[in-house]
Amino acid sequence: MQDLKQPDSLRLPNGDASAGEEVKSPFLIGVAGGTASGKSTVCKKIMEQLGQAEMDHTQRQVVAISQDSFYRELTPAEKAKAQKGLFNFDHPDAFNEELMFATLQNILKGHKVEIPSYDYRTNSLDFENMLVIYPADVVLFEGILVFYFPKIRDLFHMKLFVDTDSDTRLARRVPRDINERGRDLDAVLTQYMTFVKPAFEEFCSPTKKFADVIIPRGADNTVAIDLIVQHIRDFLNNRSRHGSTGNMALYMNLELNAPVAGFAGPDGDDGSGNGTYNAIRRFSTLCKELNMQGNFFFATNKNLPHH
Ligand SMILES: Nc1ncnc2c1ncn2[C@@H]1O[C@H](COP(=O)(O)OP(=O)(O)O)[C@@H](O)[C@H]1O
Ligand SMILES: Nc1ccn([C@@H]2O[C@H](COP(=O)(O)O)[C@@H](O)[C@H]2O)c(=O)n1
Repeated sequence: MQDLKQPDSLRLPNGDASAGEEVKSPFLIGVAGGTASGKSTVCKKIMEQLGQAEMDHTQRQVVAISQDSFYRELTPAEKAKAQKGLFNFDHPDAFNEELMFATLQNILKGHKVEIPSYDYRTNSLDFENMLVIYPADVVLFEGILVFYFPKIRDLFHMKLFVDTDSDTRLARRVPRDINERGRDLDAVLTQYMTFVKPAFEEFCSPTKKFADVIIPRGADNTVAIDLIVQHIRDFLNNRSRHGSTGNMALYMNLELNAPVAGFAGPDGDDGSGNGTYNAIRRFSTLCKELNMQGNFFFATNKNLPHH
């Protein structure tokens, strides 16, 4: 059964802010999938459709972060290997799990965090170009192994897996790595066959089972993206009406056991327990809509009522 329990941070009434200060404890969405499956493009489309992409960073309600900012720093010997395409960037050991965990926890507490960008040409973190992540309502965290580490996986309120076939992914990765990541064809293909493909099968693909929602064909799946966007929009509207402690986990039926006192959903829920029922209905309707569209798949979730 999916573990869709709600992290403590969303249960806290006001995080760790000083008295009177409003804290945004965001709804955290994990976006996993193989290399070049379209994870960043899906996140970009969600942001664009929500009118967030062109907005000033300090004002955004929805932000996207890449797991690549949490690659660990390489030793000189590893750097030399990486330059020859002989370092495995697709293995879980290539990441700094503790830093990733601590950063996501800080984000969930509503803190502003700074993370380095990643330079694929030098295979290193770029501390000259720090990314400032301001508190937001919804945070998308995308990467090949975002569901691999159990304690990080458990932080997500919703897990999406972008499922694009491997031929398409390779066909996209080759030109991207040559044009944008400064690689040559031989190195790209060698790295793919030596590390990327085996690691996808061993570490990334098995995490698909943890996803709440699987999005076949990535950004081409406009129906799936439209529906996800619509539900984020509903959540943002709900939160702006009821304050930053408005709870998307309940709103989208991810926590069915604990009605939140004072929660009032768009149908006038009052937290008495009917709110939970209405949340179930809304989320169930989303599932039905998606199933009827036939190009979007919800993983089995025993929390959802069957009709
Ligand atoms: N639906 C699509 N159709 C065509 N090209 C795409 C599509 N989705 C992504 N791409 C391209 O494929 C490459 C990888 O996409 P990206 O979103 O960066 O994947 P990921 O974040 O999973 O590595 C990029 O060059 C992107 O422009
Ligand atoms: N120095 C690096 C770091 C990572 N990679 C590759 O990037 C892939 C993950 O990023 P996606 O946008 O494709 O999800 C991963 O498959 C690594 O092989 C790299 O080539 N060099």
